[in-house]
Amino acid sequence: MINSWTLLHARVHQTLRQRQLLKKDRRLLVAVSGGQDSLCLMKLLLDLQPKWNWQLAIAHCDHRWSTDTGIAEHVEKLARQWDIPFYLKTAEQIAETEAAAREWRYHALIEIAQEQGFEAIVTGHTLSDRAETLLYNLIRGAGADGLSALTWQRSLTPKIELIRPLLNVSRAETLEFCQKFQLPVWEDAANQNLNYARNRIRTDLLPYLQTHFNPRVETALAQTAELLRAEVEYLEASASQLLQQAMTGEPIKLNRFCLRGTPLALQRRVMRQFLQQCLSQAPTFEQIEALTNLINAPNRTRTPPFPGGAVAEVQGDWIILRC
Ligand SMILES: Nc1ncnc2c1ncn2[C@@H]1O[C@H](COP(=O)(O)OP(=O)(O)OP(=O)(O)O)[C@@H](O)[C@H]1O
Repeated sequence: MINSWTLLHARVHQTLRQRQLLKKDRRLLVAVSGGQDSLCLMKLLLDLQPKWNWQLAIAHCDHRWSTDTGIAEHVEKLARQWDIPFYLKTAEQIAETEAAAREWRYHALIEIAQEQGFEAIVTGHTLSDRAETLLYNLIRGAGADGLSALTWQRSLTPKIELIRPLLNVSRAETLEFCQKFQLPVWEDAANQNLNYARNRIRTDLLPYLQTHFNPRVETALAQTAELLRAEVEYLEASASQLLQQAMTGEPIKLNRFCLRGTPLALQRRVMRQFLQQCLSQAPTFEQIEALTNLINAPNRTRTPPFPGGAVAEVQGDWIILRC
C-alpha cells in the first residue's frame, strides 16, 4: 500500500497526524460533490484508510439545479465501485442563491450524519478555497474572523465535527492528482457561471494577481488566513472569559467597570458575543459599535432598538438590556 502513495498521500497523512484532525477508528462521512477536490479527498482517504482504520461513507447533496443533472448517479456509481455506503439528500425546494444552497447542503449533511451515526463530516475545501474566501470577505469589509473563515475543523453540532483535511493543498494539486489516478471528475457547469462572485474571483481576480503581483498568491493568502485564525481563536477565548466576568442576571446586564480599560478589539468581541447570545440573528457592525460606545457613554445613553425591539441603556456602572 505504502508503495502506491504519492507525495500528496504522505503530506495529508502528516497533516492529519500533526493537527490531530481525524483520529483512528472513526466513522467518517465524506461530502462528495463529484468535482476534483472531493474526488481527490475521497481517493486519499480510501488509500490512507488501512493505516487509520476509518469507516468511510459518501454523502451527496442534490440541489436539483439544471446544471446538476446526472451528478448524483455519477457519485453513486463511484461509491459502488469503491464499495462504500452512499447517502443522498435531494432538495425539496430549489435554492435561488449560492448562500441558500450552501445552507441547505450543510443541513442535509448534518441530517445524514445524525441518521447514520457519523461523528465527522469531511469536505474537500482546499488552500485555493481559503484564498478565495479571504478575498471574497475582504471585499465585503470583513474583520479577521471573516478573512480566516475556512478553518481546519469546527463543531457543526455538539456531536458532529466538520473537518477539512485539504486546506494546505491547492486546486492545481487536486487536479494533477485526479489526472494521475484517472478519477472521473464531473465538470460542474455552475463553476463557470460568472454571475457568481466566487467564480469571478477564481477565474479573473486570482489569475490577475498571480500574473501581476505574486505567482504564489494563493499560498500567500492562505498563509494570512492561517495566521489570522490563530489570533481570532485567542481573542475569542479572551473575550468569552471577559464576558463571563462582566455579564449578570435578570434583566441581562453588563458591568462597564469590567470592560473599561480593555483593548477595543476585546470590547468589540465581548459585545458581539453578548449580542449573539441575546439576539436571534447575527449582529451587524453598527449594532456592535452602538453597544461598545456605551462602555464610556454618559448615564441614560441608549442604543437604537435591536431586531426584536430590545434596547441597551446605561445605568451607572451597568449596561442594561431591556426587551
Ligand atoms: N453537492 C454536494 N454534495 C456533497 N458535498 C458537496 C457538494 N457540494 C460541495 N460539497 C462539499 O463541499 C466542498 C466545497 O465545495 P464548494 O467549494 O463547491 O462549496 P462552497 O459552497 O464554496 O462551500 P463552503 O461554503 O463550505 O465554502 C466540496 O469539496 C465537497 O466536499
